[in-house]
Amino acid sequence: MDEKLGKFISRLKVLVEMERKAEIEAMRAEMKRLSGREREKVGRAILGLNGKIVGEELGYFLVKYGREREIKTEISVGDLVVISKRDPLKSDLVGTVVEKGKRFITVALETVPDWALKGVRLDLYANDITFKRWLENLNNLRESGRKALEFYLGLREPEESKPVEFEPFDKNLNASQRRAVAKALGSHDFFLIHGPFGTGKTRTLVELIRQEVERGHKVLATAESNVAVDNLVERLANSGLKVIRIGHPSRVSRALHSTTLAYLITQHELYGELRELRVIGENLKEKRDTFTKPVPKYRRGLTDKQILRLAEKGIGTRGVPARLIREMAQWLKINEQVQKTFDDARKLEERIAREIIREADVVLTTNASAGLDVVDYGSYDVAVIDEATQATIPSVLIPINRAKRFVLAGDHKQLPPTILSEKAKELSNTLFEGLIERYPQKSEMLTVQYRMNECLMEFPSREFYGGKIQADESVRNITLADLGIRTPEEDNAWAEVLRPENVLVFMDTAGREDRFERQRYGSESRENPLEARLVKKTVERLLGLGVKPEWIGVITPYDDQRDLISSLLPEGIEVKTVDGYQGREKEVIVLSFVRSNKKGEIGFLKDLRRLNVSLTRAKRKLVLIGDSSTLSVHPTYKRLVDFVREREIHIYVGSHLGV
Ligand SMILES: Nc1ncnc2c1ncn2[C@@H]1O[C@H](COP(=O)(O)OP(=O)(O)OP(=O)(O)O)[C@@H](O)[C@H]1O
Repeated sequence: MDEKLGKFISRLKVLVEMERKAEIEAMRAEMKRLSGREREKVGRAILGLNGKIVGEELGYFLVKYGREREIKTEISVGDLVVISKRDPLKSDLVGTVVEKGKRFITVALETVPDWALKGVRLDLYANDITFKRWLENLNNLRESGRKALEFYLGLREPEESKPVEFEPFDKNLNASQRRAVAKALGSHDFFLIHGPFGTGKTRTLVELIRQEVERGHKVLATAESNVAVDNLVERLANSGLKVIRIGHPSRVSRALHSTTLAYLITQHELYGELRELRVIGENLKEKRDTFTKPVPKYRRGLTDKQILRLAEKGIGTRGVPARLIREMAQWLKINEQVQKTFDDARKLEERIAREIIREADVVLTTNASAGLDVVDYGSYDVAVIDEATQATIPSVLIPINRAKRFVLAGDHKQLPPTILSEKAKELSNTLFEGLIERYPQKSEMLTVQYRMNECLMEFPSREFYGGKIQADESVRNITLADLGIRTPEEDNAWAEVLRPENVLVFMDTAGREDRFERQRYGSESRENPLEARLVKKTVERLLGLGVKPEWIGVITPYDDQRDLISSLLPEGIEVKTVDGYQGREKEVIVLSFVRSNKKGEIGFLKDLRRLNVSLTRAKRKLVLIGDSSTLSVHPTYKRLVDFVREREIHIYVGSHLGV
């Protein structure tokens, strides 16, 4: 292997390890900061659980924890959890979630102390399984994975992507979408589909997948999140293709359960046989358990073999009576049958799974789960990867490693994957970005957006996409008026802010004495009370005009400002940081920039990808709230303020708005 490549892979492994540690650290810090109740509220703890041992598997005890009250949590199958009486930081009882239901959650534990079964809480520790799969894949890179990195590092020149003519299934594809598919089909190594906000990346990928299958190819299609995978599955469902979703059913959207491997196995002609084996196994287990299990206290150091031999002779030893020896020997004999039966069941299940995967046209799963052994039952001509700019290199390498060539879709002008560790920040550099910068000719940008009013698109298009994006006819002039919202009757500054035709509005706090940001004691984050009050007023006024709560989204870059705004708004209005809105849209967005200070510091607003995402979520109306005097220290923000001032509605808050 090339030395540079070897070094790079080692470096990736170090970074992954650092990030894994940082994630665990962050969890511990949160456990310190938040009470159990607060942690339960944000979905990372479950309180008041009682447990029962329900089985044993591969040396682990399965403990089913339950309670009366419904369990709502982000803790999912595969996650590591800490079990504790009260303080998770003082417990080292860690297990893996293997199943989750409405009122229960099952955890695999190596040991089960008595205290762990009554009145405990369960805390998310870290999603360790993801890191394990990244590392495992890096340690087992095949030719495809290595080649991808060689392209990335500039150690290998890619071939030209020559467009292939094709008859689209989707007659409505626009010209740039067709070009992207044509070139992806004509790529022997890789291709990049650059899809800015609302330009139909997923729709383009669906066409590409169908065309690949049409050409007799088998496709492995993945995305970073389960939601995006489900989205692809849903859109492929009616295409007549054999589509298989791999993933734990608890993480797959309910409507799509019939596409999961787990479900398809139950539909296979050999399933009856499989079920029968399992029933036999269970019955044998029951029979086995009527005999005495040879636990250390009874067997007194005797091996299985010795017990069986002694039983044959009908004698006891070391104070173990012959009757007990016979009992234990029975247990051992039946246990062997139990093991064999379950082993046969496993083999049969594998055979069925292999058959199903072999016959599939498209196998879909998340990047991380593409590392599962079942995925390897198939051999793939192409990996098609959505959300590629939200996935780290170790993550996208998993599907890439398992296919002959790959197509990535994403937008490097939006937010990269979140990396917690300061030292491992370079993990947020994506393969997509590295490749598109080195080989722009291996990409195609989608240029028609189907999301927003043209006024909202213009600035981001010019600033981040060379002015190349156009609004489709169907959205070019959309406003809240189409949804029945009327112009307010008053004639003042608020009317200007609210008027549906005024699609882009900047409420400028410059000049107000009380405009400045604040920092809470002990917090790195920021909040801005004046802006928070303006958000509240704006939202209330919008609701008053008949705008539905679910049409409105509030975005702010800072956690503390998000919390402050949430505390002021009625329930049902979504308030999130920028990261929480990636890939999503709302009819109206109210955006609070927060930063306002005499030093002209704008902190991480400088990451323009954050600005881009913030500006491109609204379909019909966008209200910006900020201090132009602080923001304008940065040329892009200055251009934004100037753009709104010249072309759209710019209002100095002053005393006009009564806030
Ligand atoms: N050629 C087209 N003609 C009509 N509508 C289209 C076309 N392409 C995409 N759309 C519509 O645009 C919207 C966004 O498409 P899609 O979900 O595929 O985009 P995306 O790029 O994956 O989304 P995002 O940009 O939010 O990540 C969808 O409602 C889709 O139906």
